[in-house]
Amino acid sequence: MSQQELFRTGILILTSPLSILSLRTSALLTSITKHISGTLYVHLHPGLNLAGPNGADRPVDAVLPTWEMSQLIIKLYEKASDICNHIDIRVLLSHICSPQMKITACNQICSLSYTPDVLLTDHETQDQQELSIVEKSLWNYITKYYSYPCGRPSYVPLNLEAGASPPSQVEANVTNTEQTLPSYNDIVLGGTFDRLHNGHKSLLATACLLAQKRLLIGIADKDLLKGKRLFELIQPVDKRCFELKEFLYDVNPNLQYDIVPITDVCGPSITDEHLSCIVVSEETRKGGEIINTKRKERGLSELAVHTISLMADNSHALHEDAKVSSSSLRARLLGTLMKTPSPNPKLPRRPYIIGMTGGSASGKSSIAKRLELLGAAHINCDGLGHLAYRPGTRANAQIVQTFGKDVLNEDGSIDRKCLAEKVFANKEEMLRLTDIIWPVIMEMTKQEISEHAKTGRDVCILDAAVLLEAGWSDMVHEVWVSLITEHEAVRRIQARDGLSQEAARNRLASQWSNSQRVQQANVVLCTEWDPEVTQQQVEKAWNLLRRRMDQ
Ligand SMILES: CC(=O)SCCNC(=O)CCNC(=O)[C@H](O)C(C)(C)COP(=O)(O)OP(=O)(O)OC[C@H]1O[C@@H](n2cnc3c(N)ncnc32)[C@H](O)[C@@H]1OP(=O)(O)O
Repeated sequence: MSQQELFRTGILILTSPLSILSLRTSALLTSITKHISGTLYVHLHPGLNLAGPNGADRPVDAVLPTWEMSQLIIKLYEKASDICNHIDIRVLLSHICSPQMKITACNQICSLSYTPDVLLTDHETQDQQELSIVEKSLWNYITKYYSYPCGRPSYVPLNLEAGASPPSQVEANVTNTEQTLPSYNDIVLGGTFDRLHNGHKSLLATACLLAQKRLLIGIADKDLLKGKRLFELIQPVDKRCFELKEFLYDVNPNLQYDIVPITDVCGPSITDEHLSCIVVSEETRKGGEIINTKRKERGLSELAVHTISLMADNSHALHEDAKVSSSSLRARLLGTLMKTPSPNPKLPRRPYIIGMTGGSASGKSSIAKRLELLGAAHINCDGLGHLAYRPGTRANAQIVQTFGKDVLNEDGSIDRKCLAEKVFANKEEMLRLTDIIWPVIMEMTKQEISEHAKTGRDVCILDAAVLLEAGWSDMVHEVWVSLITEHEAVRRIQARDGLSQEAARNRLASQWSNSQRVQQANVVLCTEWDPEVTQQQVEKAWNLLRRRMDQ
């Protein structure tokens, strides 16, 4: 099936017994990639007979939240990370509930955020006649759980033979426990929930299966984000809350969700007296113990700690985490187009100008040089500034007039080290300097661009440290930003320029923060890791740029 024939959203009704489903997870997901490109809802109803005489009727029994069921759900998310990470999988849980909740919750008809365009099932049919019975049963069954505003979608029976992988050793090792999971009225959990991935979904699904009434979710914000890798690329808290809510209301709208931004690790978990359980991952188990100690100190009941394993990322790069993680997802965004550039009618179409900017020692010039090797013209604005300081130039005279003769070398050129000491620690002095020198550098830059235009160069990299601070973004088609952590920037400045830690910090403080730059960036790159990793990002960014320039 070609790319065009894929359905955007589908709902997969799984009817085989749990032990069989567990063996078939990989085959099912492999088959799904041939049909779905966007969102896949999975509705589990082991044992449902779609071809039987009562196939169309909604069965009386609810599906129970057993340990085996929860393991299967986690496995589905885990295998999806390996097999179809591009598909947004949502295992539906509103019908999987304890007998106490069955009457109130399971009889509701739920609205899904995305209406499925296709119904899929693992139910294998013998012939055409059975196929049409199953199709009808499936439609009757599913409309008893989910509202369907757009009428009956297509039906595609899954062919598990084609592309099915044999069960692995791990898959065959099914835990055969039919015991029901414990249940709690009010459950708490926390996380950053940046770019919701299958590890998050497993944690949330487990909490939903354990919860009778309410999930309280702390979503990390502000200072809690600071130590995280590439924290500047973390989605705004409102967006993270929105995506979390959308996912949760899709998977089980019958629970109450209280989602609150938190700025310390405990959040409301140490003040809410109604809570009875905390769901953690292996990594945050310690946090659960700290919360219990603090609750005890405050005279609150201890929480049951339910731990789920970390999900391995089997295709992670060397500089990425071994677990499925948001920081790896952020790292994969480096070099891609993160924000579509707005058209600037005042700029000629060619040469296409990339404004390459970033904090001191962030590696922007090394990126610019790598882009030069790939075919771009490199305009070094720092270098142009240095040329503008030569003896006999207008800028040289103005600088002496403003800063005095002590900024001159014996040969009449500007002593940049002396000037740097004056301006990097003092905003007003820096402003006096840039008022003189930026217009001169801008003229020289325009001159260089027009020379490249004459020779037919179609991409120019404007390597400018303070492009955004100077308000030069309308001189470029796109802004690319290079990032490194402040700690690494200080280390590099000290090692390269022989400055004290204080002087290095002053220099960084005279520039915008990484977060400010990222807000205006179309493309972000990071030189924190090995040179080969930088090279890969640069090549990715360049190839994608060439592709969009050709459109
Ligand atoms: C709009 C633009 O980006 S134009 C290019 C930037 N140049 C300017 O803004 C002109 C004002 N600056 C200067 O003239 C010089 O930087 C001086 C005289 C202050 C110091 O000169 P030098 O000691 O030779 O240092 P150099 O020019 O290499 O700059 C040191 C670092 O500070 C950065 N820097 C330069 N100007 C500024 C500024 N106005 N504000 C903050 N940082 C700056 C440089 O990009 C460089 O970063 P890097 O570590 O990533 O290479």
